[in-house]
Amino acid sequence: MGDERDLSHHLSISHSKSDMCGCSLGKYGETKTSFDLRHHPNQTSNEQKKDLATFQPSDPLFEDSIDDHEDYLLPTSFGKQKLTYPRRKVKQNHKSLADHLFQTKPFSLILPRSTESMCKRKQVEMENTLESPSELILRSGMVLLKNYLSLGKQVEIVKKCEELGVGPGGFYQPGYQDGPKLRLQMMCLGRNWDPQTKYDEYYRSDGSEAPPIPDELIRLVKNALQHSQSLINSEDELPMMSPDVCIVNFYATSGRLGLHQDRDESFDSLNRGLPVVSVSIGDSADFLYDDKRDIGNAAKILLESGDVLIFGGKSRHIFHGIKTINPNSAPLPLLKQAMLRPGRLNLTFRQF
Ligand SMILES: O=C(O)CCC(=O)C(=O)O
Ligand SMILES: [Fe+2]
Repeated sequence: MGDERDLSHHLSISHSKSDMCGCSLGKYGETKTSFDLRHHPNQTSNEQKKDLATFQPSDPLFEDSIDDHEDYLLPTSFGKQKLTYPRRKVKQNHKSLADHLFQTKPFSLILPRSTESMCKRKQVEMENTLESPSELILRSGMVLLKNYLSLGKQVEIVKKCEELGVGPGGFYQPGYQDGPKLRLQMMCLGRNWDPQTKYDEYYRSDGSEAPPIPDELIRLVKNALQHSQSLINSEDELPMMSPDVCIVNFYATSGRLGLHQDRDESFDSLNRGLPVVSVSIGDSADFLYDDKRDIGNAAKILLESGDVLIFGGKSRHIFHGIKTINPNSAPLPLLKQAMLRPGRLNLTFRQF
């Protein structure tokens, strides 16, 4: 990529050509940090040094991390709120920031009625209706169930995620304290996971616990797994699992997620290749995957609303990530019935 982007409004990152993510050690990858401080027109070099001192090493999840949509910047306002703003900014604007935080509403998946017009689409987009289900075996242990979820089921899931997402333990923008944030909103069900604390912290920094995974979602995951096992005619290639963690991500149309492995689950779970089951709703996304963390060679598939992707067995350790969210690609009936805001909802289920 070789481009420069502003990070947390202070720091510019340079990505080398060979390593698009330009980062990190840590759990998710093997490559070295290559963040560069570049001249920023509004900063003196002393200020730059100060920022570097408070900067946390990133990981590939933060690929191109940039907070370019202010409305998604603030965490939800439940319990004791821990400020995650760059220190300098908090000191300078203490009062106005505090005022702003108290006024902040939790992140909502649903468009407010006043913005309903944002859903209006051109006639041609009326063709974005749901298609019939089909299946693709992508490689050993990796299955894509196209259009697996009915429209009704998708609407139900959006509503359930909205209900949980605006409550305690709901959506927030994860990242490092005083450091970069992921380009998405996240909440965990069943058990907390966070890019900084992994599965170690039972309670989130705002004191909340992960809400339980709804039973109907657990059933859905097991059914999708059984369906996939019968398709490949093997329970060894794709073992069954019982989800006790669900990470719910919402990507605005500018959202993305760097190539990474899901490898914070227990040794036993990873060792047995217990699958990750991933559900996509809303705008479609270009999903990359590869055995190595090699953005140039990664395979690309389109994940559309209603698709279920499963990767377990020999594919459990694939590097994967979201390259782009395709704006205005969500099925119109879904938008009308669920009033989902522009972007993509993704749920990944795992057994810890
Ligand atoms: O959004 C997706 O499809 C992938 C999400 C993901 O990889 C994760 O949450 O670990
Ligand atoms: Fe992942």
